Amino acid sequence: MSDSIAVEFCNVSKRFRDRDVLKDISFQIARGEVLCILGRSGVGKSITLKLMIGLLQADKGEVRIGSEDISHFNEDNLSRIRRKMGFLFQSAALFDSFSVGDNLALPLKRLAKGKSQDEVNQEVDEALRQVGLEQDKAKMPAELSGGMRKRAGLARAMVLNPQILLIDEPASGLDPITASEIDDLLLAVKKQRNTTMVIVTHDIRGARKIADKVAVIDGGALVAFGSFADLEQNQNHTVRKLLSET
Ligand SMILES: Nc1ncnc2c1ncn2[C@@H]1O[C@H](COP(=O)(O)OP(=O)(O)OP(=O)(O)O)[C@@H](O)[C@H]1O
Repeated sequence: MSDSIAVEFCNVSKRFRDRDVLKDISFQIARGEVLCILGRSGVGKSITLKLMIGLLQADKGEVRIGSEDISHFNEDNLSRIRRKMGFLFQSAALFDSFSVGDNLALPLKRLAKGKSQDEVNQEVDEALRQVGLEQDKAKMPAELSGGMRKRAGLARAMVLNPQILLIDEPASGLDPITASEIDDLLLAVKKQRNTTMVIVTHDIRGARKIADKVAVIDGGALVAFGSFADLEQNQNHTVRKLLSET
């Protein structure tokens, strides 16, 4: 196993009741790469993210984060590994009764216990500045637009400076211009922090902009994995259809 691998699936299968959602999936992403996972609704994209953070366990195969196979980790080990990771799921999951600033301060106070209040404030300000919400620290989540909620969610996912960021549908519920701004933000994070990202998306335009690698899942299988240039050579029907959308 090379030190440069951030995430690796080795022959991973996941079954629900009588349905094989994922069958024998293998791929790897290097540190600092952005992987976009594409595919129709219900093919197992979110399941793939959940396997990466141990919210679900693989029935077969290995899910490796760095050099560690997390597929049979206990909760203590999962908590340790999750500290390397940030998540932004579809709802942006902010606590509605806390201000934007307090939403960001929470993980810092809980997981980076040695920090003084000043340090926490500085890091919250820096994360908000990075997503362009420096003026909105005192606002409550209900006062934010959909795009602002995504950005606040992203700031919260990044505040602990994770090595790996997992994002489920960054563009969902956003107009094309705001979605494109979120993509620019993700690109900036990638450049500034060299963060590895795994992004589930239906937005192929956004994926073209930010992905180093693309995975296409269909019928439980990984029907394509590689750069967009690699995808252009792929004759799979679903891949052709996806590419024709742009
Ligand atoms: N906890 C669960 N128990 C049983 N079946 C599940 C569970 N979680 C997901 N599934 C099933 O697994 C399949 C894949 O779900 P998943 O959420 O990964 O789809 P997806 O590709 O992310 O879809 P979408 O693009 O619509 O979000 C679906 O058929 C779903 O019903």
